[in-house]
Amino acid sequence: MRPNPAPPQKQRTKRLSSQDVAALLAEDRARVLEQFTVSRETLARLDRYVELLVTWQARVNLIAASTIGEVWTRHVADSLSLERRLPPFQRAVDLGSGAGFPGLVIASVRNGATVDLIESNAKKAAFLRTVQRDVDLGGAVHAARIEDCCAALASADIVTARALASLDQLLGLVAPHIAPTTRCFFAKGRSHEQEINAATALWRFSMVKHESELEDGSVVLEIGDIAPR
Ligand SMILES: C[S@@+](CC[C@H](N)C(=O)[O-])C[C@H]1O[C@@H](n2cnc3c(N)ncnc32)[C@H](O)[C@@H]1O
Repeated sequence: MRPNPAPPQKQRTKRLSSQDVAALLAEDRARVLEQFTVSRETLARLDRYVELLVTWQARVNLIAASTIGEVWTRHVADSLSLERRLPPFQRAVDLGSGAGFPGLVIASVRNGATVDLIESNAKKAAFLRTVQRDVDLGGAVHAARIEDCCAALASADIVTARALASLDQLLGLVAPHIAPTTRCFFAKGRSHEQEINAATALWRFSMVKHESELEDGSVVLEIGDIAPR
């Protein structure tokens, strides 16, 4: 008889102390601030947001635990990069906001504008509401599925999404509800060309491709005039 194979070794992940996390985040923040100029007020809002994120992360899985020391370079920078592409607007809607990227970062920069966040996970939605209230950001949190938020989408000048769904799925979610003038800004990674090809088979749309200054192959797709084929 063959001996039983050895059980797989448990992966050892070193738990970071709060001091370790604070030190990593300070370096990470400095890296992002070398690349992006933000006002003192915006920075104060972002600092408080990240502080709340780290506190909540101890009990709610908001982001991948292993990336907690890289919140600024992984998430805030990506969101700032998308925010830079947005024209002036009154009301934006961020789909599948998760821990608030890019929605809460956009709201932190465009203070005074309304940025609604749609997030179906109740715990994440509670976190988003806490940050909105604490940092005094404009907008509402819809703890619901995007499919059930037609009114929010109908009144949006701008729709954003990151790491939510493929382009053809995103177009399917927004197209029935948005106004003809609404512009969508979707952050996409290296596979964006395949996603554009797949979406083009099903949808007609106008598109501006904004290359990322942060990562080769990543883009923000600015999309409008969406209609089914
Ligand atoms: C991969 S996370 C991305 C979060 C964030 N946008 C980011 O870039 O870090 C996708 C989020 O979308 C939410 N989500 C997925 N499908 C949704 C739907 N149909 N309606 C509302 N939220 C949804 C999930 O709960 C999850 O928090």
